Amino acid sequence: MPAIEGKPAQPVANKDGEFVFPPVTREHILHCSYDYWFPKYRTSCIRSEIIPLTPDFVSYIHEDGIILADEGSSNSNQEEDEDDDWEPTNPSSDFPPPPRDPRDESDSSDDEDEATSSRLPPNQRFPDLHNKIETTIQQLGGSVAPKLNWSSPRDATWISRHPNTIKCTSANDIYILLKSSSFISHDLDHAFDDTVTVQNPSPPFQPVLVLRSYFNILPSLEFRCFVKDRNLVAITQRDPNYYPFLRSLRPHIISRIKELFTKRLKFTFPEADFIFDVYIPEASYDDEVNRLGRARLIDINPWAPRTDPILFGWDELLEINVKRPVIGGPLPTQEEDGSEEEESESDEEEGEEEDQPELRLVEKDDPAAYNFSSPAFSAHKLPKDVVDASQAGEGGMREFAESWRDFTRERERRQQGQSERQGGQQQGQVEEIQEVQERGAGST
Ligand SMILES: Nc1ncnc2c1ncn2[C@@H]1O[C@H](COP(=O)(O)OP(=O)(O)OP(=O)(O)O)[C@@H](O)[C@H]1O
Ligand SMILES: [Mg+2]
Repeated sequence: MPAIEGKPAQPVANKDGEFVFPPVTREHILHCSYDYWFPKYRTSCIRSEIIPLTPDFVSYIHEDGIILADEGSSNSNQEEDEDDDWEPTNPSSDFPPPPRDPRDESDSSDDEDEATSSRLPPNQRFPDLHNKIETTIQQLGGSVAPKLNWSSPRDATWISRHPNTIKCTSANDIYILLKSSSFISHDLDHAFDDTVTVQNPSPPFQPVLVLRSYFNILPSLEFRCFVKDRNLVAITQRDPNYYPFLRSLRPHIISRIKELFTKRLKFTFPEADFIFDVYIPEASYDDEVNRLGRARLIDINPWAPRTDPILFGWDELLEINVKRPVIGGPLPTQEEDGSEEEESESDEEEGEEEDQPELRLVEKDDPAAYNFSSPAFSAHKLPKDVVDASQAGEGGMREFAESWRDFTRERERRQQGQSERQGGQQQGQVEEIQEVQERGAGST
């Protein structure tokens, strides 16, 4: 159906003089799931693989204790050529129920099987999935940034053996992060809270693990972009630090994001209101004209209170009056068939007048700027396991304490070696930022 200009399809309700959110649908949330949109926009994204998760894996994430795979358990090298045909054992399953309440009446032999299974390490408990994860990490270059359908374990990076990053080089790295993250639990248990369902029957939810090839991202060049009535209305810096060099890059940032939005997303994403995140890598040093490279699509987030508007307020965003709203469904394109889309010229006439999105950057002495004395996600600093185990009686606590002690010893040993190696690497990144900064200052 062609897009039609006119009134917004879903005007924001105004209740007691206050702007309130339009109802968020289950379908909207599902359209923002990585496995829904990644195949459409693959060529604008970071190289990624999507692995459907089995109910057993989801139970493992939910359980107390951190039972890891045996060292060297992967037979990734021998099984590499079987990869293409890999299928999840239960691909059509909906989200499995949380662990059973022990007070429920149930078949005792089933309970025993389940208990035995939950004590097995991942390489024995779900060997196909475990091997698939190990081989995929290797295929993506040896290090990956994991996430589930919507969220990455950003709140658990403090526990990682790659300090303060979501970088993972083994399946065990991934298990530790996923099991320690409240954001991941939210994806599994609360993704559809406060939503309404339009379709009947309501579309199913398949939990997936997304592995993205890991690279050293410059947080200063990450942006969050707001789309309302198929118009790019606002852009905010994602990292809460002040970067002086961004000021001179303003026009380049806006033009790179508009390019991605207009060519790829504007008429093809099924929702008229949504939020997307981008990373704009630097252009090669010999490219004087294009100071920034093509914007890469990192994520698509729901137009819903759960998405952090960062330097904007939701009240501001809801109040923005779009002059040329586009209503109607997405244009049918090649992508809708699931086939890969090639870069194409914009449907929009060059030079056609349109509103400029507001780009908001952290300013010097901005109160919104990051306070280095308070660590991010401090409320999430204890892994869910610690809290759960402390409430699970003596047995749960003992099991947890044993694996926790082994894990922390190993982590300390590795971190020591890692931080010695990383000293040199971080210096390199600071120099890179300074170089961009100097080039920025030269152009003003
Ligand atoms: N491939 C990658 N390599 C390195 N770092 C990455 C990669 N992908 C993402 N990151 C980092 O991880 C952060 C979080 O990723 P992402 O936006 O996908 O998570 P999220 O949970 O959806 O975040 P939010 O809750 O803000 O929407 C990014 O801001 C980026 O800094
Ligand atoms: Mg996100």
